[in-house]
Amino acid sequence: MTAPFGARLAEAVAARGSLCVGIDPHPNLLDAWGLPRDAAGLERFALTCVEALAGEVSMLKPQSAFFEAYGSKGVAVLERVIAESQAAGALVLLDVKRGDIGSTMAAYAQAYLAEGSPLAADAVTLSPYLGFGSLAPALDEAERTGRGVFVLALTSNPEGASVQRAVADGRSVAQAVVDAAADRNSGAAPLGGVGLVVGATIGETGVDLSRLNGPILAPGVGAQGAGAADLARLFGPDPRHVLPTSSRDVLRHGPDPAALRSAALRVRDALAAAAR
Ligand SMILES: O=C(O)c1cc(=O)[nH]c(=O)n1[C@@H]1O[C@H](COP(=O)(O)O)[C@@H](O)[C@H]1O
Repeated sequence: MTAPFGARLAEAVAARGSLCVGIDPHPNLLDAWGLPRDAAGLERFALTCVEALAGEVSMLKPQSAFFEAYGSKGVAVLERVIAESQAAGALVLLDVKRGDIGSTMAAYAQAYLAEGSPLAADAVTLSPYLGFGSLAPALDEAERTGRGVFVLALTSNPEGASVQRAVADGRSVAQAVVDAAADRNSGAAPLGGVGLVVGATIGETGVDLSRLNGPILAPGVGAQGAGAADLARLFGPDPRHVLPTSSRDVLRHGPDPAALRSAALRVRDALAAAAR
């Protein structure tokens, strides 16, 4: 029986730090690395990231769209990225941002969270904007298999606020997402498996995260302009369960695996030092 995701994540962060590195094979990064914009280039790029990083950071976050762009060959590379990252000791958060009616959500849960599925990761990103309750099949499957989810609450892009900060029944939509996640995590120790995404770029959260009892993924570090000061302002003096995540700002240091690795460790250690 696999340990619950919250426990596995807490252990990984204690051993390897809280930085999550995104594997986002943008076509212009393939160019910069001297690789062709095809499935072979994608494979070289992604597996170099795994070789450089999977033995060092607590979590890797492949962005599915950049793999899907190459069709079945790209998805096959994604399967290898998941398996080889896990074999090297990293947790894998598959960034797919899924959200659908409950019956279809059950199929997504089978694809990404069920034992034995070729694309099963340690966690996935989910969008709650068909209603948090529609995510239940994925949350249930994740709980059953010791996996996690990260639900979009306050995204790092400027367009997100118009939906997420809208107020209904006296609280913002984002606060309703936070509260629903907190209810699912209630009583879990050391940490529940229902995480949230809160962009590091958003200025102020405007929500009460104190009851969450789950991890927070904080994208927007580096290429989108956020840094240690933003993390401190948003999450306060005890950011234990906050996982900053950065993609392009680390990946631009490739293709040399050693340079890529030292860039990731530099970002990780600088953020950790600033949080102390
Ligand atoms: O869920 C995410 O990972 C995510 C949520 C969000 O609010 N903002 C956001 O940028 N992301 C993802 O995080 C990564 C950010 O990449 P960089 O801007 O290159 O660090 C991309 O893969 C985005 O899809």
